[in-house]
Amino acid sequence: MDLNFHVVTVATDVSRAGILIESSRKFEVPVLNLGSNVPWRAGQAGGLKINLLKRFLSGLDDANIVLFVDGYDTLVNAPLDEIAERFFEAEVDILFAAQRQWRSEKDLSGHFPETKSGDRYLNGGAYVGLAASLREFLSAPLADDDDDQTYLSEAYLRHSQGGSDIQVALDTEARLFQSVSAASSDITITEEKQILNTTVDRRPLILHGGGDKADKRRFTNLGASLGISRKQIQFTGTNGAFDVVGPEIILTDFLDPAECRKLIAMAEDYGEWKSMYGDKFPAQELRLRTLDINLFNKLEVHFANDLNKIIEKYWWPMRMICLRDAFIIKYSPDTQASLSCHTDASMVSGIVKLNDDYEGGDTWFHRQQYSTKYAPVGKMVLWPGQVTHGHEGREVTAGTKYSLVIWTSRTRNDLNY
Ligand SMILES: O=C(O)CCC(=O)C(=O)O
Ligand SMILES: [Fe+2]
Repeated sequence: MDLNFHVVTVATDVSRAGILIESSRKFEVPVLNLGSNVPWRAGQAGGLKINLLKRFLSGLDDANIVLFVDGYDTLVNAPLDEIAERFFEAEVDILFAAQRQWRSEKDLSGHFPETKSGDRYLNGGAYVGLAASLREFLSAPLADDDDDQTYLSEAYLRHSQGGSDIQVALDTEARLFQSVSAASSDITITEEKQILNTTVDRRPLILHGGGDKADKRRFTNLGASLGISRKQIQFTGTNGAFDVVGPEIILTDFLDPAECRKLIAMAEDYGEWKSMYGDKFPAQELRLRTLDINLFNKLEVHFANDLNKIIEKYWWPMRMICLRDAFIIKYSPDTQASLSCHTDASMVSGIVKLNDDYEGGDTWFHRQQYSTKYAPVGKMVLWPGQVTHGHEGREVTAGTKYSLVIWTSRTRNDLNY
């Protein structure tokens, strides 16, 4: 395509950009990640996104067109030429997605008139414009930790209320962009897998989630209806290989570190951590079948075809083990920091460190004097669960620990614990 049409995003943690990546692959839309290898400081807000975009724009000829989309909650549902066409039809220099709720701290909401669709505010997660216009529009300085939504809304009001020859508009008619909120009942997916806004009778091509957890989940569900989801986690085959690392404790391959990061991102996007131990601990667990039933089903197959072979080999002649449950546990000093010593209601249990950038937090088997401290991220430690291998999750003193735990049973569907 010789349109000089660039699609850019900022995903400093690319493992969270699965939906954008899958959708752009489906429609062969090349997306440039301006956030590759850019460290993200905690507390940093959207200002960094704009500063990276400004740097990118400074190297472009005026005639280029740039579409910016947020990295973690946007999807495209058409090829690039159709997207470009919708922008040209709007006959403006810059077109922003519109949204229904005002979400910035600084209240500028009174400056935005009501619209037919109900979406009236600027949405900073998706916009497209001519390079020269965008450069001018974004000329005011901002800090990496400034709020991008406020910055863009202020610039929009300046430019739309006269005194500028740049034509800026909000896409309140869902010509190209549709923002998703859990409450917006007017967005549906047609049989032809198009996004339909029934209030304005338009078929926008780019969907942006954003907002709170419920909005994000709605976005994920709409994506799934379009046949677009994060590429599923791949489990690593063991080829029957394992190491004995302690008394009746073995270690084997399970997940790549990149897949571990993807799983953490999925769990954090889902965001609902509950207790499975009654009221003894604050809510810090997420069952895999709740997070993604298909992923749990896939793990069940991987367990039966692969992990179970190792278990039956090492603990011969024990037989007939089934995966019973799998969950992700999150620990941090200010929520649940540890798990006290216990045995599991599980024939053979497994634990996988999904990350190791925290302090403390090893799993300690007191009778075997074995610690998971040196188990690499993504490997699975397996042990007999019910009698001999009491263990505890030691206190996490800094950072956040994520582990994946699997429990097994003698019979399928033995879910009583
Ligand atoms: O996360 C840990 O360190 C231990 C988890 C555990 O033992 C369990 O969930 O049964
Ligand atoms: Fe346990």
